[in-house]
Amino acid sequence: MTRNVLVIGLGLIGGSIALSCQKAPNTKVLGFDLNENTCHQAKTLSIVHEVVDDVIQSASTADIIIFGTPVNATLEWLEEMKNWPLKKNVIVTDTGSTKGLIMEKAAQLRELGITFIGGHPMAGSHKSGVQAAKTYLFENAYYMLTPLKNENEESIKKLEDLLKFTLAKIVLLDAHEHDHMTAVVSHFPHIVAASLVHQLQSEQQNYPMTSMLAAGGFRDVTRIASSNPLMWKDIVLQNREELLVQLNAWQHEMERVKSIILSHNGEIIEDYFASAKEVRDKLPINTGAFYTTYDLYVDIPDYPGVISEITGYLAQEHISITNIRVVEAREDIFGILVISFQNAEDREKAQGCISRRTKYEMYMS
Ligand SMILES: NC(=O)C1=CN([C@@H]2O[C@H](COP(=O)(O)OP(=O)(O)OC[C@H]3O[C@@H](n4cnc5c(N)ncnc54)[C@H](O)[C@@H]3O)[C@@H](O)[C@H]2O)C=CC1
Ligand SMILES: O=C(O)C(=O)Cc1ccc(O)cc1
Repeated sequence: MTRNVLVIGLGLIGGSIALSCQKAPNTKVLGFDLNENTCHQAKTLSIVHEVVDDVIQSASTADIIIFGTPVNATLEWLEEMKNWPLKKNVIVTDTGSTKGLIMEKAAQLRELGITFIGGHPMAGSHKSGVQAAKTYLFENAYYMLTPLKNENEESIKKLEDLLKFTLAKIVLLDAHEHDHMTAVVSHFPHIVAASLVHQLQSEQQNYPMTSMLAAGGFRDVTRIASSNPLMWKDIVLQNREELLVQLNAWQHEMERVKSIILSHNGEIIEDYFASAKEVRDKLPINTGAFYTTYDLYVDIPDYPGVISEITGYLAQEHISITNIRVVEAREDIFGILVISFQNAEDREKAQGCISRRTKYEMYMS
C-alpha cells in the first residue's frame, strides 16, 4: 500500500525532508508552498513527486503531514487544521526550531483525535530556500521528536519509520527541555552573532577599514548572522522566556569578564581562555552529537591548479568527498582548503593520502 506524505513549506528543511522521503519505498511525496516561485522550483528540481494547489484536499489523503514552515506559520496552519477532513490515523509533524507553543497546539489537536508529534532536525545552515535543499542534509545529525505524554507508541514508530530515510539519529525528548537546550546551543548564539555584526557596523562609521580586517574568527563566529531573518524572528518570539534566561546569564558572564580584565591579572585572564578551550575541545562536535561534518583542513599554497592537484590524488585513491571549500584566512597569502568527508574513516584515508604525496600541513577541527 502506498504511503502518502504531504510536505507543507518546501524551503531548505521541508525540501530536504521531502527529498529523503522520496527514498522511502512505496511512498508518494506531495508538496505545497505559499510561494509560487518555490513551487515552480520544487517541480523543476523534483523535490517532491507532485506539487499541489489544494492543500486541504491533499491533506485529506495524507498518511503523514510534515510542516517545513517558519514556526509562527506552523502555529497558524495547526489552528486551521482543526477543521480539516483528515484520515483517521494521520500523523502530523513539523520541523520547527521551537517546540513549547507548538506542543500546546498539539494538545488541542489531540482532543480532536489528531496525532501531532513535534519534530526538529538539528542540522541545517544559514542558507534558506528550496534551491539549498539536499537529500542527506540531516545525515548523522540528531533529529529530535517531542511527542505528547502517553503518545501512542505505534504512531511514533510510524513516524520514525519514515524519518529514518533522513539518516538522522532520532531522539525523543520533552518540549520544554528541548526549548531550553536549543536556546543555549542554537537560538542564543544567533543573537550573539547578530549583535557582533551590529557592533562592527557601528565601528565602521569611524573606522571604515574594520570590516576588511574581519577575517577568520569574526567570520566563523558571525556566519549564522546571515540566516533568514523571518525564521529567526519567529524563533525569538516563540522561545522568548528561555532566551531571556540566556541573556541574563550572558550579562552576568560579561560582568565576570569585565572584572577579570579590570583585575589586570594575566594568570586569571589566561585561565579564562584555557578553561573555555578545554571545554570546547572536548565538545562532541565532530563525533556526531550535533552537526556532523568530517572536515580536513589543508594549508595550501596559492598557485593555480592546487585544488585539482589535491582532489586528483584523492580520486586516484578512490576517496569520496562530500564538499570542498576554500577559507581565505589571509587573502593575499594562503588559503585553507576545507575538504568534507562522509565519515571519519574517509577523512583519515585522505589525510594519509595527502601526507604521502605533499608537504602541506593538515589539521582537523
Ligand atoms: N534553517 C535551518 O537551518 C533550520 C530550520 N529549521 C526550522 O525549519 C523550518 C523551515 O526553515 P527553513 O527551511 O530554513 O526556511 P526556508 O525559508 O528555507 O523555508 C520555509 C518555506 O516555507 C514557506 N512558507 C512560509 N510561510 C508559509 C505558509 N504560511 N504556508 C506554506 N508555506 C510557507 C516559504 O515560502 C519557504 O519556502 C522553520 O520552522 C525552522 O525553524 C529547523 C532546523 C534547521
Ligand atoms: O547554520 C547553522 O549552524 C545553524 O544554526 C543551523 C540551524 C538553524 C536552526 C535550527 O533549529 C537548527 C540548526
